[in-house]
Amino acid sequence: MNKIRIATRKSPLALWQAYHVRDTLQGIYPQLSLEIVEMTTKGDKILDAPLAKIGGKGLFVKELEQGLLENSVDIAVHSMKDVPIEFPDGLHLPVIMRREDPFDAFVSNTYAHFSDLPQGAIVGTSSLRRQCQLLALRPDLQIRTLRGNVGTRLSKLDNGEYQAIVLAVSGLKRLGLENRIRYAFNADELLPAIGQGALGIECRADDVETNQLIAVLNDPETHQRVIAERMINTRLGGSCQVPIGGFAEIIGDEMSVRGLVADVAGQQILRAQAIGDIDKASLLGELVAQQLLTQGAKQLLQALTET
Ligand SMILES: NCc1[nH]cc(CCC(=O)O)c1CC(=O)O
Repeated sequence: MNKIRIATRKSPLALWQAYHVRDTLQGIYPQLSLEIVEMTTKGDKILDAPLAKIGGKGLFVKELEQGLLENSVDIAVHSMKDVPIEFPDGLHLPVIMRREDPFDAFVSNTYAHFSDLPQGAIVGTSSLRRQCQLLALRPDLQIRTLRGNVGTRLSKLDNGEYQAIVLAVSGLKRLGLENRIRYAFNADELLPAIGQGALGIECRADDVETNQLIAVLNDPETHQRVIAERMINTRLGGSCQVPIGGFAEIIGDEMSVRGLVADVAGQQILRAQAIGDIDKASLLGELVAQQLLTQGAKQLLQALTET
């Protein structure tokens, strides 16, 4: 049997995710040889600027994709939230694993719930999606930049730079930091990022053996949900970091897809929802995008890139 070289970023969360894929594959194929290859991406090097300013999310995957194209690695493990809509020629993403909790967590050493925050409290996040929705709930809050990996962000909170911060529940759980979660926002309060909580595996489209080996890791339900969510981004042209949220869930035998676009101040929030057959995931995503466009999503997003 062949060997699979697994490309990953070096952050503790990325490493956890890569080892999770390795251990799962090893459990299924005890004979398979698996190797973890750690790489540094541009997004890991530039830590002082908000992601939106330095070119968006592709920054965390480009070097891994380069490794795949050069045949120095065979698969790349990504947080779906960080994966751009377009793949380079020759690469594809056939596997999306079972989703962790997709929601955002309120993390604070003093306050149990965001409604307990005092007037004008300082909240750390560099995500425009989190920023605009937090401000819609609490216009008095002061949102301050917060970058770095999960551990760095928590130490900045502990140093007293912020009264609270917001992080993905999934990342905290994977790192064994669930005890830091004071409160998990629901989808009405803070619609998650497209793909949040789901891991994807990218590989060369023509690498038949690898494609066959990793296929068992795909979770069809999560895959359909993430396809629906990513279609919103595709139709809105949200390739770089913009205040867009998207969340698909299966309710009974139907799929519900919700989307959100806002201005960074959270003064104008557009929301849309579509419900229908589970096997119509991309169509539902398109319907949501369509409704958002009708409400003026393009103008909102354009105003943002001009400022
Ligand atoms: N922006 C970094 C990032 N990319 C993916 C996750 C969480 C893990 C996931 O979505 O699966 C995080 C950390 C966070 O947002 O708190």
